[in-house]
Amino acid sequence: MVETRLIDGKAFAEGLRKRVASDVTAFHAATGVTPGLAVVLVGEDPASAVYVRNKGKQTVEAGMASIEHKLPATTTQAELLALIAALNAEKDVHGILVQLPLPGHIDAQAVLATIDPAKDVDGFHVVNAGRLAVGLDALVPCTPLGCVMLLKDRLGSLSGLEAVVVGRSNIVGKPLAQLLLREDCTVTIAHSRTRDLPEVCRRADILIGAVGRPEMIRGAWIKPGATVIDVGINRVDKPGGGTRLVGDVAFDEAQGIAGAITPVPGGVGPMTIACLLQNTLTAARRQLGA
Ligand SMILES: NC(=O)C1=CN([C@@H]2O[C@H](COP(=O)(O)OP(=O)(O)OC[C@H]3O[C@@H](n4cnc5c(N)ncnc54)[C@H](OP(=O)(O)O)[C@@H]3O)[C@@H](O)[C@H]2O)C=CC1
Ligand SMILES: Nc1nc(=O)c2c([nH]1)NC[C@@H]1CN(c3ccc(C(=O)N[C@@H](CCC(=O)O)C(=O)O)cc3)C=[N+]21
Repeated sequence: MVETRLIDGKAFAEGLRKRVASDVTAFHAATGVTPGLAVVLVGEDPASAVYVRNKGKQTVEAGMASIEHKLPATTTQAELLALIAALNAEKDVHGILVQLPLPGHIDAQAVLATIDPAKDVDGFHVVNAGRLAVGLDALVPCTPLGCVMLLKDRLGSLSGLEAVVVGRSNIVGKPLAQLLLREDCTVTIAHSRTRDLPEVCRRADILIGAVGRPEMIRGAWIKPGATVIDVGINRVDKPGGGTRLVGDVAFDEAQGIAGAITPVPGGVGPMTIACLLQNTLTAARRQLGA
């Protein structure tokens, strides 16, 4: 039995947001420019609406401008592309985020391809994904960036460690694997076709769940002492009625086995927003050549 430490993403994110806010103040003093983040939400998905509201609030708290565009679910792809073109041309907008998922009649890849890579604070444009893959400066996806910050804070160097990422999406799993490779981890990416997933997970010094299946990763899959990062955000029914959030890892089972683990909520989620603010400042700096 080991004592399992809690990785407090909420507290780390608060500290990061404060550092970004003070950097924003210095940037404004030097340039006279207030970094601006435009968030585009298409449709009425209630979970997305809450997330967009939180982002807007934290953007303003960090001293930046928040520009929200809420479009009806019936918006055509052509209308959305026209809005993005206008935001690309807008000098006061330094970052553009189009909330995913988009309604089914809109081609998300076409939308992401239209965002100016210099304003792509999600890091989802192929130019940023490619730059990350070949080791050039890029805008890096927020959730993977937040995960690696938490890991380095806890472990220091990640060099030589076995990292297993469960999930291969373009927004979490793949870019996270790239970042871990850049930190000199030995990286395995597992997915729905992986044979003997429990055995693959048991190799991991660093185990990441980015699947979207409530508590799928069991305690017995975790190598004793491993550092576990739970990216999953899953809303499940509570026995007495109502709902609660759980991750992709069976948190209670991990106690006494994992060396450290992020909780859900209060782990990776708050880091995603803090990294979005940091990316917005980075994008503004680069656009001003600062
Ligand atoms: N904390 C945060 O800030 C964020 C949290 N999230 C959360 O992270 C989770 C993952 O999100 P996202 O990457 O967008 O999800 P996707 O649905 O895009 O990808 C899920 C991945 O999990 C894999 N997978 C599905 N089922 C299994 C299985 N039974 N065994 C092994 N692998 C499996 C899929 O494999 P395959 O490719 O073979 O289909 C796929 O690669 C979700 O819970 C989401 O809500 C997402 C973004 C930000
Ligand atoms: N273009 C785009 N970029 C994204 O980064 C993006 C997206 N679309 N679509 C949806 C996913 C999901 N996501 C989350 C971010 C923060 C929390 C978060 O702050 N969670 C808190 C609280 C959650 C709650 O209480 O509801 C926590 O985990 O503690 C959750 C989920 C970003 N995503």
